[in-house]
Amino acid sequence: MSAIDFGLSADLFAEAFPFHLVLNRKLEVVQAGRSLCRHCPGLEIGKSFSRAFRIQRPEVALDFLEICSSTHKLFLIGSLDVQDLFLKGQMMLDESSDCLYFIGSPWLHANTELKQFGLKLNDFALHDPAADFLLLFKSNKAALDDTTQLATKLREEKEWAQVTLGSIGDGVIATSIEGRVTYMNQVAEQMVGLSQYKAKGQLLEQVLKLVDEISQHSHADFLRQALKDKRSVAMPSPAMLLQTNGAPCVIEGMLTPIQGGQAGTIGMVIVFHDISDRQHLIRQLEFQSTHDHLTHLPNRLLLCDRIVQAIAQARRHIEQVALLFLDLDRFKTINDSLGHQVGDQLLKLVAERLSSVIRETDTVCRLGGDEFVLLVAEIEQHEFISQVAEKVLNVLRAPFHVSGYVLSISASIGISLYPDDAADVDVLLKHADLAMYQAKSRGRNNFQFFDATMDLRAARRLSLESSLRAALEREELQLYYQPKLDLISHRVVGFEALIRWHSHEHGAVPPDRFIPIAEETGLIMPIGEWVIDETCRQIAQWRAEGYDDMPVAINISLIQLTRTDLENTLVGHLHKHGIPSRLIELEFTESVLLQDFETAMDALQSLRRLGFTLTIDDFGVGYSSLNYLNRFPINVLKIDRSFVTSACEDQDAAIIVQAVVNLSHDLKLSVIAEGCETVEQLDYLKRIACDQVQGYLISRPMPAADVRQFLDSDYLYQ
Ligand SMILES: Nc1nc2c(ncn2[C@@H]2O[C@H](COP(=O)(O)O[C@H]3[C@@H](O)[C@H](n4cnc5c(=O)[nH]c(N)nc54)O[C@@H]3COP(=O)(O)O)[C@@H](O)[C@H]2O)c(=O)[nH]1
Repeated sequence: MSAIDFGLSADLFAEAFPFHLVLNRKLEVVQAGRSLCRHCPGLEIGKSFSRAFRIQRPEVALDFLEICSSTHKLFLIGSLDVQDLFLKGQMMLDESSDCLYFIGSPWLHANTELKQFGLKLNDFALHDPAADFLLLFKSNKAALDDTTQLATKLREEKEWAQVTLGSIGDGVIATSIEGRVTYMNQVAEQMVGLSQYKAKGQLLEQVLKLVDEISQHSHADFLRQALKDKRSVAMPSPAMLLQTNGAPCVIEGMLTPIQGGQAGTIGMVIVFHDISDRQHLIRQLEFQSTHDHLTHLPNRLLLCDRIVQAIAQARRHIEQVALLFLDLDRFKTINDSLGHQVGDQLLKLVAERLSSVIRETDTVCRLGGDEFVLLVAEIEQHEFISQVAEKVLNVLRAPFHVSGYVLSISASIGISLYPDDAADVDVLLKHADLAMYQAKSRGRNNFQFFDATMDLRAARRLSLESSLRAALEREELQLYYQPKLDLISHRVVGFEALIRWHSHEHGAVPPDRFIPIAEETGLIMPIGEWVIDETCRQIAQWRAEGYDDMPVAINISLIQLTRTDLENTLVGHLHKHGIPSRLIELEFTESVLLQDFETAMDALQSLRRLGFTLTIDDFGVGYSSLNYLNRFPINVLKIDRSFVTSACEDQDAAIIVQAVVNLSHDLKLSVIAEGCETVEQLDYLKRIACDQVQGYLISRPMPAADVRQFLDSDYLYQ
């Protein structure tokens, strides 16, 4: 008994603590106070402690080491034999005997209870004031330590919670079970615009004023229900928080019940944060992905969505839906000649005008480039669609003022209808697009309704396009040559190279059909270059074979002139085949030159400097403008076939042809007439002093092999 050294002898110890117990490692009772032995019959020396007692407090397992770790705690031990007899005291380890000492006394509330347990005062400690004090002091100190530790722990936990709640970015509000605010952190104070002091005791819905972001309906019912349900629930999303002293913000958050042990749910904690920025960003991204960045009109994605909705509604109400596919006429010319900025400004103004003619229920969308689509829904009468199309053409008629320029523009519109033309969004769009092409080919600035024959044409066209892509590689292209006859010498003075396509799939396809497709798809660039190369090669071959030098004319498309480095391409092929530039004539139609005047002018000037002969082809159709004749650096004017054909039948046409020849001569231009098929035409052309002639009368276009024979026959037409 050395570690528990109270300075008492063993006898005196037994006398001093009549309720003590000594337990070995196995928790067997090795010694017990005499009063304890007397009052607890189940207690036997050498038997297990658990046969007679159970430890009420602290909550420790019946394990020697675990009890050892709680020796600083106040122990409450209940007797299994005597009901309501509890001993309070402390467990102490005596290291020398490796035993646990329980030093305690019965837990009584009043002296009267002594009798009930058959106890007498002298059952208690020897009235040694020092030992009593020591015991009292020790056990009280242990209890005090316990309480202090608990209080410190609680204070620390509270502080930790305060600091944590104060420093997190989320707003936190706690409520009682009745839904009255009991706590708010600083973030919550700022977000709701109320101090914790003012908010405490108020109902949650009075402090956290939540409304639906779109309908602005109050979410108070939701909050009340959440409190009632006592389960974790997310706030309706996105909810808008109305602040007492600031702009509303959009929040998201959770409501979670606070569990109070046996007491069950004692309140709710609401954690929320501001997602206004995120929401704003989401909206922005949403807008960007569904709208055109330049005009801010809906884009194809949103349009398709709206078409689906419009069709669904039309199906319910037995109405029609119309798609007006609109393409600006010659927008590219403005864009290329005045620059993209002017083009962009113009598109914005067009967007504004288009938006001004539609109803609120309709949609104007920009598909990209100069293509717009108008979705007109809820149509009961067919005439209404034509009226809208007319309105659109009209609204674009007034000139646009952009960056100091006054620009006139028109549009071609194709119209498809649900349910007549299709019930599917893509097909409806495709049909409107086809109809738009029809409008373009009918002279622009008009509208056309889709009809089924257009679809067939489109399919054929698509098939031609894919075959054309392979034509060069498969060597399906060939040049034919049509002679040009000089009307003074009556000799062939040159040829025009005309392309021919013998398609594997489609047979002989005339250039009128495939050149426009090649121009639209850009295939004209490789095809045009092939024409240049093949012409140069052929000229070189004829020269090598000893024929007189014969200039050959090549037809040049707009894209070749404006989008390729035509000069260098030509010069490169001249070098490759070793022929001079004077043997190449270049033919441009009026439309090619006028669509992009400045670029065309620059290109023509450098081509002229390089020594090429430049011809205006098909003069008389299209613009028929004499104004530019003296401005372009051209050498030859070719009168269109239609004038030649009608000159002999129509007096007016004859006068015009005569005037054109005279004017050209005044301007020092040579004149050639194409499409001469009859002797009358030829005589007439000679009479009016036309310089050269080309046409079936002289010869149809022929392959290179036939040209030799033609030249060998020393053709001379009198
Ligand atoms: N960019 C390119 N365009 C080309 C090229 N090759 C031809 N074309 C253009 O295609 C159009 C049609 O050409 P084509 O079918 O060859 O018709 C030409 C002649 O065959 C035809 N012609 C000639 N004489 C007569 C005639 O007496 N009667 C009659 N009915 N037709 C006749 O006229 C066309 C000549 O066209 P052009 O001199 O160019 O105006 C046509 O627009 C070609 O330009 C090419 O390589 N590149």
